[in-house]
Amino acid sequence: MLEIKNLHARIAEDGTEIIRGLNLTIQDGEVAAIMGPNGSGKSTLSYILAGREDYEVTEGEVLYNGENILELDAAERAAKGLFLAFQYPVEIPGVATMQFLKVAINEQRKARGEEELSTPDFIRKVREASAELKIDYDMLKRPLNVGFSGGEKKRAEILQMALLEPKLCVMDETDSGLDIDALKIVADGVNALRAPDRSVMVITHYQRLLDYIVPDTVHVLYKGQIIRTGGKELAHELEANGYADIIGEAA
Ligand SMILES: Nc1ncnc2c1ncn2[C@@H]1O[C@H](COP(=O)(O)OP(=O)(O)OP(=O)(O)O)[C@@H](O)[C@H]1O
Repeated sequence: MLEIKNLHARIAEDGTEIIRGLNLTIQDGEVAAIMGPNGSGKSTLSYILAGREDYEVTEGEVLYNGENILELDAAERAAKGLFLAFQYPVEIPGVATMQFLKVAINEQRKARGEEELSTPDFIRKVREASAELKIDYDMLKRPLNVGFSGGEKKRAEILQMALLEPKLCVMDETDSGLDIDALKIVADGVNALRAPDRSVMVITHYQRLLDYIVPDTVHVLYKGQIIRTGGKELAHELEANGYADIIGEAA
């Protein structure tokens, strides 16, 4: 279970507060959608969860299964099962995607005290997962994300997620840049990962993605706070009416 309690965070460089008293609980097995206007702090929240150093938490706590993960570095959080699928996946020139995946998987296994995957086992896993996500296996010989189209980058993120089998998946606008077919493939990939012991936080602007990845809960983030929580029907309400009413009520 993820529990975010009264979280306040600011940009380290200039001290601007972006997250302003955010409370959010996500149960094991739950898929929670986070929606909200541009600039409300959705990506910032995901970066703070992942442990990016550009942000400073000034108050509050983030408990994952009771443990305050703010005290862990990014690699330790990943080893605990946290995974962030970026809004803008980074390009890593000179590192073949396959190599990256192998190191990522084995580092996490090591951190958990498990044995490394053998090369044949690793290749079999990647072949299976990439076939399901309709990713051309040859593409994985190319440097990570370099020259990948927007949609290919997003699919490569989901491939990483499928291979790492995280327990808490944070997906930041994974639907942006995907064509209709890719959206379904990616959604199927995420749905295949749904499990009683795995939670997913889906950040999105559009109801469309939530038709495929049907959330258990929908939360509206505005000016660094959750101002409304509801079921999947809340996303339909937002799509139809926009944010004005909810923001007005919260004010
Ligand atoms: N490192 C930074 N330096 C300066 N401003 C930042 C930084 N990080 C975030 N911000 C600002 O914080 C606010 C929240 O940004 P964030 O990207 O979290 O919003 P968002 O809800 O994800 O927006 P969008 O829907 O447009 O992706 C924005 O006004 C943004 O400009």
